[in-house]
Amino acid sequence: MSRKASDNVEYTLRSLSNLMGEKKRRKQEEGAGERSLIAPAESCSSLNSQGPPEGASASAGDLERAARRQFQQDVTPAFVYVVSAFSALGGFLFGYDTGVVSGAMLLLKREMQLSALWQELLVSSTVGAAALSALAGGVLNGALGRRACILLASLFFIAGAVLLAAARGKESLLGGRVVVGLGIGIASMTVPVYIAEAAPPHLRGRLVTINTLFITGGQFFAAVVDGAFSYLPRNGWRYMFGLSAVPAILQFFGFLFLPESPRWLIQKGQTQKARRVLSQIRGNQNIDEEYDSIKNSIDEEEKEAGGGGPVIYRMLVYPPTRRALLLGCGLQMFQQLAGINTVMYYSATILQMSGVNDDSLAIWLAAVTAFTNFSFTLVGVWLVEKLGRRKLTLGSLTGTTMALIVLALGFLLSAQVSPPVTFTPSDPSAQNSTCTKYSYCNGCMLDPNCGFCYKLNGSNVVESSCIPVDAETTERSAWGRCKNESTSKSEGSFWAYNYCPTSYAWTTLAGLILYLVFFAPGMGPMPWTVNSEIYPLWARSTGNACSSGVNWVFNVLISLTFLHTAQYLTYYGAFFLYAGFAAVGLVFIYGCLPETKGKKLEEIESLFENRLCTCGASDSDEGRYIEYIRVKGSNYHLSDNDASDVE
Ligand SMILES: O[C@H]1[C@H](O)[C@@H](O)[C@H](O)[C@@H](O)[C@H]1O
Repeated sequence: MSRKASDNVEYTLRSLSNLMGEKKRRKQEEGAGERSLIAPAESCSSLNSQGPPEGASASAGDLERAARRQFQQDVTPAFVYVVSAFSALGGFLFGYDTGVVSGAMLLLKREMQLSALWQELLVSSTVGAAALSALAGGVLNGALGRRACILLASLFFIAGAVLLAAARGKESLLGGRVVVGLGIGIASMTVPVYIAEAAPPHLRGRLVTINTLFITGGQFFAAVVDGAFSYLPRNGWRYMFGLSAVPAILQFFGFLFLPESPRWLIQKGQTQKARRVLSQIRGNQNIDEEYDSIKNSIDEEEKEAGGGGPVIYRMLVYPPTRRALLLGCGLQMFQQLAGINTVMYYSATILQMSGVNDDSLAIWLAAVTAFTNFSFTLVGVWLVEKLGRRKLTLGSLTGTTMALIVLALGFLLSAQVSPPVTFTPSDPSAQNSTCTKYSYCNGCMLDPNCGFCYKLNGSNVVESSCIPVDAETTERSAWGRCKNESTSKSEGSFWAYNYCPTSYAWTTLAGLILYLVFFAPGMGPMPWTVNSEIYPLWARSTGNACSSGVNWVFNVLISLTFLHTAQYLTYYGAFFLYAGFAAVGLVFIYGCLPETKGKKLEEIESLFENRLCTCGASDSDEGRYIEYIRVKGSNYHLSDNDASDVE
């Protein structure tokens, strides 16, 4: 029996019970209803496709059809969407605050004369703080609950926005960036968990993926805001940072009225409240079954993994959670190792390297890149419940690996046709410069102290030289023809910092777009989505804290080392390296990622009972499925094979 069929049977029964009332439902469970739940494959599929199973009365068939219709209309009350949208504002702020800094930095470095070290500090302090607070978020989530953590994160976002917008010097800017980072870390680990715990199984993947849609939406919005305020000569950065207070305030007030996660409430023994919340988010559906299922699995979990010691220790000594943790951290690590933030944070630079030599055009093209990331995440939202997590992630990473190879080849080709240095100016300071040692543009471009000054004769590069870059800005050379814009223009000279004029630029651009088209629907959202579902309740906060921490740590590592990696390995070397990481990730995911689509959170633990890296093989498809049935208040674990035994 396909799992889809079993889901439908389950929902049909649930809806039937709504239609017939509680009393009739009990009768139904004792009779035909109970039997159809544990019925073997054929009867379930016939129930779904052709109407009533053999021997059932016509009126039961009518009822069933009515129930199915009702289920389709009512199964997802709008409230779940409201809850998800307010939580996903945390994702929006995560994307906005990590994205907005690149444009703000362009203005800040001029206005506050920021050194390279201070620029790096302002960018990476946020990501570093996010790594720490994501780890701490595990303890906070367990102790205070999901709702309190989301409220706390929005307070950090508000405080950070105010501090940044009102900053008087670089020290207060640094303080603001750290506070914002604390918010990002807590939100990044709490929001997916909260949404997963509130969502019904058949929509869980889609709703959690919407959080990543909000992340990439935030990044896109930040890119547009950066573009718009970049024309403001003074204080543009204050608006860029300050604007994030608006969604943060909205989220804070929204969450004052939104409920705590029912699963967390049950775990804390607040069962009455949990029932109320569950009824609220499930609308007119009967919640007994779901409530019992959560309650039983919590009781089970406590028995199974009830040994003493900190949660992380218990997770590591208990094989299913150890495997889930390895998978969760591995997914997050490979997401970052595939180089997404090199592409996101340096897209303007990469675009310049592919030949766009106008600064504001590069900023707007970076917004186009962010838009590609956002719109293809939307494709992921649509695909996640159709293809499932496993196929989507594997397909996405395969395409990403290929796109990285295209990007690398683009850089390789550009390097091979890199124009030679044909003109050595006689400025006296040229004698002390290391830039004179390069005989091709490629070497010159990779040295952060030098740039390439050239003229064009038709499409041919002529009179080209490698000259030191100005100490204040990378937009001009320290001396010579490219020292100031007006002389450059009158003489027809161009200044290329960080790129070489080549006719293969389009390959790089194509690689960049291809990269996002493949990465965004799968590798972008799935690590967050899968992590929100693979841990049992007792380990969920800690598991998500660890894996989010891993995501942020690798985010810092990859984005901070990109320019150095490119210097040592060249650009094409760096992208071949990321392609290598992605290929290893592909093998890991192929072996280790089971399909979790449509399963109840309480069922997913059993996917990790096998040795790690066999789970993908055994549960990749619809072939094997696990069904829980409710017999006298307990959940029994039933496989296809032993279904007949029960009957
Ligand atoms: O899932 C998100 C998304 O893909 C973002 O674009 C990226 O910047 C983040 O690092 C990642 O975690």
